[in-house]
Amino acid sequence: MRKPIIAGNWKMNKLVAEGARFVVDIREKVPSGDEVDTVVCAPFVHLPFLTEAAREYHVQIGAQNMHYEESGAFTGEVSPQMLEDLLVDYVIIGHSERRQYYNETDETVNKKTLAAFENNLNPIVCVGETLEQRDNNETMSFVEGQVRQALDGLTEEQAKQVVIAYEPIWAIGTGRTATSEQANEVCAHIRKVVKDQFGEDVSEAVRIQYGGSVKPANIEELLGMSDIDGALVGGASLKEEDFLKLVEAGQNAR
Ligand SMILES: O=C[C@H](O)COP(=O)(O)O
Repeated sequence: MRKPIIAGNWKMNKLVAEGARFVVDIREKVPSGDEVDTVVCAPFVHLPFLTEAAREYHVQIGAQNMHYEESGAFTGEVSPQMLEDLLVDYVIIGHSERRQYYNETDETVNKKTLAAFENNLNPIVCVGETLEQRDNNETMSFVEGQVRQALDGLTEEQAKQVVIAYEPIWAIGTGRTATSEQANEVCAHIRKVVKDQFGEDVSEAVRIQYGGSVKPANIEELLGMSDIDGALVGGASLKEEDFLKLVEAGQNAR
């Protein structure tokens, strides 16, 4: 049985005091980590306070990106070592917004995924097709390529631990959710790709999230699907009440 994982991605939102208040308000209401993994992925400036505030509670803290090198002349970047030093738990890698606006490629996604494991960070690797690719029936082959390259070179143990977030680009922030069948179909395909790459033990263990306009009204149906183990949530993760409802749905999902 795979443990559900609900991750909020605040993107470039919230001032430090607002983020701090959010985590302090929700931390006692979040259920035990035995039932559901609850993750808040915040901008870098929030991380020192949030990792402190979440310690001793069941909220885990994630970053939204990182460099793959440990240190060096990379002005404006943050290294995996720096995140590990702050006791950050998760890091989102290859979000479509990074791929679209900041030249993230399958190659850098792979380097970052490997670097995450070298620095005790759990990667949440994002994949997903554009509307044009969907309309051209290229979804499965495109997503398969992204998954294969992202996970290339991982050990079986690492591949079991990776979280894959399937986020169709046309469903992000648009209010247009993929139907639960559409989402599950691609998540099931991703599991098949992982099976082909690493074997059945790994494919049965790996957790696959859906992301794209997830909200309290649609999460139960999505989590009810055979191959969807959680959600990566943007807009609806910004309000405490909604985020807690999503976490509750995760807790009840298995
Ligand atoms: O990382 C989260 C996704 O991009 C989904 O964003 P959204 O829930 O606002 O559609």
